[in-house]
Amino acid sequence: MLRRRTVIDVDAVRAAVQSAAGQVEDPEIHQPLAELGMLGDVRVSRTGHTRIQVRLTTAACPLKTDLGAAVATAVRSVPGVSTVEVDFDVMPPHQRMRLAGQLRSHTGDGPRGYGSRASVVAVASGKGGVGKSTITANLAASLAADGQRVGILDADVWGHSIPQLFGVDRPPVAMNGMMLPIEAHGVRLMSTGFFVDDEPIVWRGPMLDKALQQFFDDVYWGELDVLFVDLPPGTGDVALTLLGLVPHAQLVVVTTPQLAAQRVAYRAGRMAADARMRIAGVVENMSAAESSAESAVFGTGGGARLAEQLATPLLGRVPLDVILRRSGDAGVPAVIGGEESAATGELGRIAGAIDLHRPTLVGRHLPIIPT
Ligand SMILES: Nc1ncnc2c1ncn2[C@@H]1O[C@H](COP(=O)(O)OP(=O)(O)OP(=O)(O)O)[C@@H](O)[C@H]1O
Repeated sequence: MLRRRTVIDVDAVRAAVQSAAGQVEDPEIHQPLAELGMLGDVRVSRTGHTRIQVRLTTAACPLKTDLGAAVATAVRSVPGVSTVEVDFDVMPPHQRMRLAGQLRSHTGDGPRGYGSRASVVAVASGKGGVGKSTITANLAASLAADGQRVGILDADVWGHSIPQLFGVDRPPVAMNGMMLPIEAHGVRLMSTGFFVDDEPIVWRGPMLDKALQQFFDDVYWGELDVLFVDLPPGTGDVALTLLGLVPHAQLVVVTTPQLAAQRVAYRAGRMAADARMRIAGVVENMSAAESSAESAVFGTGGGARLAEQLATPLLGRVPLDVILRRSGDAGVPAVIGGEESAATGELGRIAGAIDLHRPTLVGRHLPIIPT
């Protein structure tokens, strides 16, 4: 007996495949492949076997496998397609240049490359080592897990720990001067740590200002809801540079309960407040557990005192907790690592307590800072 082979309308299926694959988003740029010019040839046989070509921005595209799987899934759902093959190719230089220009001009709808609606939350401390990066990483991961589009700009040039906290050890993709953040655990990351090895660099003020500006202008963040900026520890001059670049940025100040940490954190917070930067609140880290006086390794009360001095809310107190240290070493923020504790609960609560509305600039005198 002769088996009847289904013969399809090849042109109609090809058009449907192009449309389905074209809507798949590039996992790093977060825009549809069709708009990015990343789809090449589509061939459909009369039996529905489909070959589709995807043009990568770089041969070493780190997310090639994920992208291929997403395209194959989209194409397989088209009626008439029986089997799918995804071929990869690399964009020719002129197309890369065009795409870089397209991204540069389409940096969201905002004046800088992170979209028009994003809140910018800088995280500062006076002293180093109080857990500022750990807090930043966990607040960001918690908001991302809640469905927000979140980025972290790690401007802590001397102690850039964001790559380690998210388990990232590859450089970002760069296209004709435009860099793509690396996404890990749902958060888009850019760090000075991606560009330097373990050799120490002497960052001087103007270099730091320039680096900060580049991270805003030359990074394609895509539309974000929140961009955290992990500031270097210190008395706040980088916060002022940031305010010059992003007038609606607000500040979260991290301190331990210890008087010495609180005093330096006050200077950092005060400098920002004097420049009319909104202080969103204080986070006390490495606090004593409520029930145990012995766990008051760093004393008590620093966060509450600092919040009072800066006339800002105490957003929360994160206890000393080995889970935070362990998850930092493992490269997975504790709030999404699956182990629950008083510290992870408090971090999730603090993330929800930060007011992410952009502060109004009406009637404010803004600092003009040369960068
Ligand atoms: N609540 C906590 N409980 C236990 N360990 C913590 C806690 N918070 C931070 N740590 C640990 O303390 C160390 C310093 O933290 P982190 O790197 O986040 O500090 P930092 O203020 O960003 O430092 P620097 O500004 O110098 O880079 C890390 O080993 C981190 O895992």
